[in-house]
Amino acid sequence: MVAMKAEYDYIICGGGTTGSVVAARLAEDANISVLVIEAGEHNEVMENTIMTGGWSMNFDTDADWNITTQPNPGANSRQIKVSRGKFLGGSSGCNGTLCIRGIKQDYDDWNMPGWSGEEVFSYMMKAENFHNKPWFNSCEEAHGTNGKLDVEPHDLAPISELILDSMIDQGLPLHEDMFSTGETPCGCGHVPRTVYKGDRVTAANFLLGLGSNLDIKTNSLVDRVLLTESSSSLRASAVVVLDKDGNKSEVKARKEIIVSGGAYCSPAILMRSGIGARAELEQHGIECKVNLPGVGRNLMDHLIVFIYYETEKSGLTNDYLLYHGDAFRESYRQWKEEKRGALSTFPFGAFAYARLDERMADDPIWTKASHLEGRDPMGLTPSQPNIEFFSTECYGGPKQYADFPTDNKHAFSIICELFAPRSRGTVTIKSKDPMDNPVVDHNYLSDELDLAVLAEACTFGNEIIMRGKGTKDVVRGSWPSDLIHHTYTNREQWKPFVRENATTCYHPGGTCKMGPSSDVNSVLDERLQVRGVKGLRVADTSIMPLLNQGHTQMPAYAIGEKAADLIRENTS
Ligand SMILES: Cc1cc2nc3c(=O)[nH]c(=O)nc-3n(C[C@H](O)[C@H](O)[C@H](O)COP(=O)(O)OP(=O)(O)OC[C@H]3O[C@@H](n4cnc5c(N)ncnc54)[C@H](O)[C@@H]3O)c2cc1C
Repeated sequence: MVAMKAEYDYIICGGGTTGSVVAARLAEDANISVLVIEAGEHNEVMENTIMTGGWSMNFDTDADWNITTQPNPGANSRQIKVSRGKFLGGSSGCNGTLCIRGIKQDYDDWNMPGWSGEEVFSYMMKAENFHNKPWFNSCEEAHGTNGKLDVEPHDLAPISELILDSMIDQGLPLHEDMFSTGETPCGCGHVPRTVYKGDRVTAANFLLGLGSNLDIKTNSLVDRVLLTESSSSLRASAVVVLDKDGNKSEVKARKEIIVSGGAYCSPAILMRSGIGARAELEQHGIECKVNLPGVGRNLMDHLIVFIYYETEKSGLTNDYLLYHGDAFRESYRQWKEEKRGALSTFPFGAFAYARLDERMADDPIWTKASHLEGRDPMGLTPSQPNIEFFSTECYGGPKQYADFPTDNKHAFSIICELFAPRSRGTVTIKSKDPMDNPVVDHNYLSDELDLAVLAEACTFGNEIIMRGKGTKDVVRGSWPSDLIHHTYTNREQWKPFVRENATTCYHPGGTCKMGPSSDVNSVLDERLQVRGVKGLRVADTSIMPLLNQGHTQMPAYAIGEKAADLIRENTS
């Protein structure tokens, strides 16, 4: 256990994906002292954060924040478990390892100086150390090779090769490395992974091999940031920390405090510190130091729908390596002793982006919706995809999917993901007690366009599998086999399925968004500085004014790299 010193130059609150990058980059200068405070364990003692296939075994344990949403009226009032990694490396240690950066236009749309698509992509490349494989036709200039994040392509299971064939056959042409280039809104391809030599790569790897100027304090919860008044301005001066045994202490920051608790916990830390909507803070007996109504607002996420199928053909999916007989034990041995096998990778296979302009043209919800010039009703330009498809190479997903194909059966899925959701939710606090989890109200599917577009995505996805030339002859029917969704052919049939089954893609963002000073709901300026406070920034996916049309770990790494540069600029 690291003993904290009384004072550091920089204190990072949360040692997750972005926080680890910020800390590591700052600590490269041996003259600067840095403290990382992480609520969870050190990841080196947690096998399921390193064995990629062990991802979901972290859930419902102390390694998970165990947050469940408020009831979502748009999703049949279901409460959805929205897991987050609670250990060093944060959600990078339990995520799907997919590097899907989004489209450059997504970041241009943030409209914040210094955060254009070109600039954010250059920071993703800075983080990356890409290791190619002979079969993959990568776009070399899209990849970085000097960063700390080892990334490699994923070898497909046979079912994924067939799904790629079906995607191409159904009008989504192959652009092998399109998820790294950020320029193709329609097509299919391969997705590089944060996996290397059989192990998951996490943000905690950034913290390895640094000097004694970096202290990492795990099992310690950031209660709040102390703000002191000096010459009529507020400055973030110290952090109140609660250790595992319930002892509180204060640690001072000479230069800056960076809040990196993720999209659910960062707004909660700000609120406990007296930064947020005045009425809301006062309701919890917290003195409002800075009235920033945007803290905890603008909560977004990508919703996904798993559509499972059964195939009778053995050897196409990886179920036989996991669920049949004693197979799991052998796969575990292979990973443990040889760093290979089904548990050494994440079982997602083929990927595609699509636009839905033509498919939605018959829906008045789409055609009558207001939209800006050059944008569709979801706010996207023609250069951005409306949806993503990806496939699982075996049965599996979040823990609610428990119909495992034991008994020599085989299942796979196509997953449909909604981009640019219009529904917005909130993060609030239950009390000022840091032991209380934030209250997360995603308000999923509250907008009828979100439901319609996601239902159309399912219609299209099912066509890919049922009509596409690679898969049409290998599907036995829906999985579990008493279901009939493989027969659905239109949006109206899919809508009830979406309401009942849509779930999180684990991409929350936007709850401490950057924005211009004219936007009363912006929490941060473009340098990630909290409005109205000196020496305090937020750096994680909560800063995103809009989600990307992609997955959120690569922006989280980019935000870390850029935050470190911004902080260093202030001190140089
Ligand atoms: C199951 C799952 C699958 C995903 N799959 C993918 C994928 O395949 N590809 C992709 O691109 N993205 C994926 N994501 C999303 C991606 O991993 C996240 O967007 C990204 O890791 C978020 O980074 P962050 O720094 O914002 O937050 P986190 O990485 O969650 O870091 C926050 C850190 O702060 C700590 N913390 C919070 N509050 C406190 C406090 N009060 N005191 C001390 N510490 C605190 C937390 O314990 C955590 O370590 C997935 C996420 C999950 C959970």
